[in-house]
Formats: sequence, structure tokens, C-alpha cells
Amino acid sequence: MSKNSSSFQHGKASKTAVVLVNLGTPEAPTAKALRPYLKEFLSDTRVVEIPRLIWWFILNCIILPFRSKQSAAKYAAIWTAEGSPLKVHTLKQATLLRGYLGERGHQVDVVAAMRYGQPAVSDVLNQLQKNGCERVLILPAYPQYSGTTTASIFDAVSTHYKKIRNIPELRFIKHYHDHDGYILALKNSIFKHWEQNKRAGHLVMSFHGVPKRTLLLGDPYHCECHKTARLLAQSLGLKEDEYSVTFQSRFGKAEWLQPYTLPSIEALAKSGTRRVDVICPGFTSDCLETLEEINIEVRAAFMLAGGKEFHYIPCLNEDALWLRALAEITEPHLHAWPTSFEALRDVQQQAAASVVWAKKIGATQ
Ligand SMILES: C=CC1=C(C)c2cc3[nH]c(cc4nc(cc5[nH]c(cc1n2)c(C)c5CCC(=O)O)C(CCC(=O)O)=C4C)c(C)c3C=C
Ligand SMILES: [Fe+2]
Ligand SMILES: [Fe+2]
Repeated sequence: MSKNSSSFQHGKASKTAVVLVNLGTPEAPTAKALRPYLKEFLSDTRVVEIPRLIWWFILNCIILPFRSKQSAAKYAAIWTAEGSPLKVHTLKQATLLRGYLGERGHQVDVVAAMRYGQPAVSDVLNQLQKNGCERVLILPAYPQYSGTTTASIFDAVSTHYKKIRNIPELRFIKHYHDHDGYILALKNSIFKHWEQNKRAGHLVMSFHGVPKRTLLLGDPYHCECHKTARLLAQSLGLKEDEYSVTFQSRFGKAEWLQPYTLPSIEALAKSGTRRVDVICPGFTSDCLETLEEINIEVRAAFMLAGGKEFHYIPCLNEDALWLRALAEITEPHLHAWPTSFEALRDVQQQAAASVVWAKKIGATQ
């Protein structure tokens, strides 16, 4: 534990912050930048559960040298002037969420952090502490809970606070896969797409995959993806044969959740489906997995298999209904914390009183 980690000061009014944590992304679309990012990501025991010694060898001798180059080329295809789409969207969402919570009467700081890469969870939490933040609400950017993602954020947060003497009050949002506002924002984005492009024959809802073993060991991710899909299909009035739920981004040789997105979409084309619309409801920001894997690779496979029209429906990103939903998701977790104007005035008055009292009892800080 750090010997002098306390940021406590008499007379400093304590603050509340929401930390929107997303997966993370490399600093540049180059093999050099991919290597440390992939190393950090793929060394996480929540992500890869293979025994450490064997995995150390596979990761360092096979995966990092080859995948860093391959993935860099894919990132280069989606990189923007502002940077990696995932980071750009997540940072904007944090800024906007602060405004949406402000409109609902909450004076809270909202910052973005990344589980892997920058801005690192630990750096962000340190900075909040320096700013006098005494209450922290962690909001993972994943609607569906998975041990591989959500729990890994929890690990990063608890590892950080292991070194800290004076820890803040902490809260953690587990999931919001069935939240009405989230489903409504998805429904609205599909309706908008259909308004502009007419309605499609078949809607594919593609979620990031995880190893099938995690489902058998009790990870609720698979069920949460299916619940999101069912609620979304109900809200759109879709019949069972008008949509599919698939899983993408398989990594390695083991079986992952099925059906896989690419072969499913190829099969649709081969069986005569002329047009597919694809949405990725588990991704709240566009990223490599949506812009490259779906909108470039899967699109090409569909067309090659005889499909005629491939429509990718973007992630929620900075959509207004989505940000309203995020504020609604966050708000109940702020309950009983002093975030309103009146409550903050009380906190400031108490802080001022504590200075007077500290002088009386001879406290130094
Ligand atoms: C190795 C196993 C992986 C598991 C398990 C996994 C789960 C998982 N991932 C996301 C969301 C994202 N993953 C992204 C990229 C990405 N994912 C893996 C591997 C696993 N993911 C790798 C190696 C990569 C890096 C790129 C590559 O080399 O393929 C991204 C995109 C990041 C970006 O910068 O744009 C997201 C988002 C979820 C939701 C999930 C489990 C539910
Ligand atoms: Fe992933
Ligand atoms: Fe299930």
C-alpha cells in the first residue's frame, strides 16, 4: 500500500464522479502500438483462461508477433483523423452524459477510462482522488454482463484501490441489457435506418462472442444477449424468422458461442436472402469489431455469397436517446449521494465547519 495516498483535507467539499469504462484501444494503428495493447489485453486472466505458462509461450512467441501486424492493418482501415473510433465515441459519451445528468439535477463529474490502454483506469481514479472525489460510480460500457469484460473492469478498480489508504465510496453497475431506454434507443436507430433505406428482409443482431466454456461455467452473457435481442425484436414487432442472433469475433481454435456471424450471413445469401441489415447491440461505440469485421469483412462475404444489399446500422455512439438512457441507467445508482444543488450546498457548509473544528482540535491537514 502506498504510504501517503490520502488526499484528505479538512474543508474540502467531497465530490462525486461517474467513470464510463470501455474496453480500450491501441494508441495508433501500427504494429508497434498494437503489441503493448494486445499484450495487456491478452494477459488478462479474465479474457484468456489457458494455464499461464502455456499461454505465456503462445502469446509471446506466436500471437504478438503475427497478430500485432494483422490487427494494425485492420485498425488502419477504420482509424479517423480524431483517432480510434472506440475512444473518440467513449470520450464524447462521457462529456455528453455529464450534461444529461446535469439536466436531471445531478452535479457529477463524468470521465471516460479504458480497461486496456489509455486513459488507464488507475490513472483516472488517481486523478479523481486528487480532485477531491469521495464517491465513485463505475459504469462499464457493456450492456451485457460477461466475466471476460465487466468483471475485468471490477478487477482493475479493486486492484487500484488495494494500493490506496483512503478509498472513496464505490458503486459498480453490473449490466443494463434489458433497460427500457437502451432497447428504445436501439429500436429508434433501426426505425430511422428503415425510414431512410426502406425495410429489409432480414435483421441480424450480432454480439461479440465468448468461449462456449464460459457459458457452461455459469457466465450469464449468452442469456443476456438473447434477452436484449428478444426485447428488441418484440419492440420492432418482428416475427422469429425475420431476425437472427449471432456471435462474432471468434479468437483461437476453441468453440465459441454459436451461431457465428460470418457463416450465418453467408448462409442467408446462399439461401436467397437478397438484403440483410446488421446491428451490433452489444457494442455501444463503433469500433474495430463493427466497422472492420462487420462492415468490411462480413459485408464482403455476404456479397461474394450472392447477397445484393448489405446494410450496417451504426452503434448508438452519441445518439440522443442513448445518452438519455445512459443517464436513466446511471441515476438510480447515485441514490442517496449528495449530487443535487441543495445537497452540495450542505456538503460545502459541513466542509467549512470542519475547518473550524480541525483548528480547535489541532488537526494538521
Ligand atoms: C481473446 C479473447 C477475447 C474475448 C473473450 C473477448 C471478449 C469481448 N470483447 C469485447 C469487445 C471488444 N473486443 C475488441 C477487440 C478485441 N477482442 C479480442 C479478443 C477477445 N475479446 C481482441 C484480441 C481484440 C483486439 C483486436 C484484434 O486483434 O482482434 C473490441 C474493439 C476494440 C477497438 O479498439 O476498437 C471491442 C469493443 C466484448 C464485448 C467481449 C465479451 C463479451
Ligand atoms: Fe473482444
Ligand atoms: Fe443462454
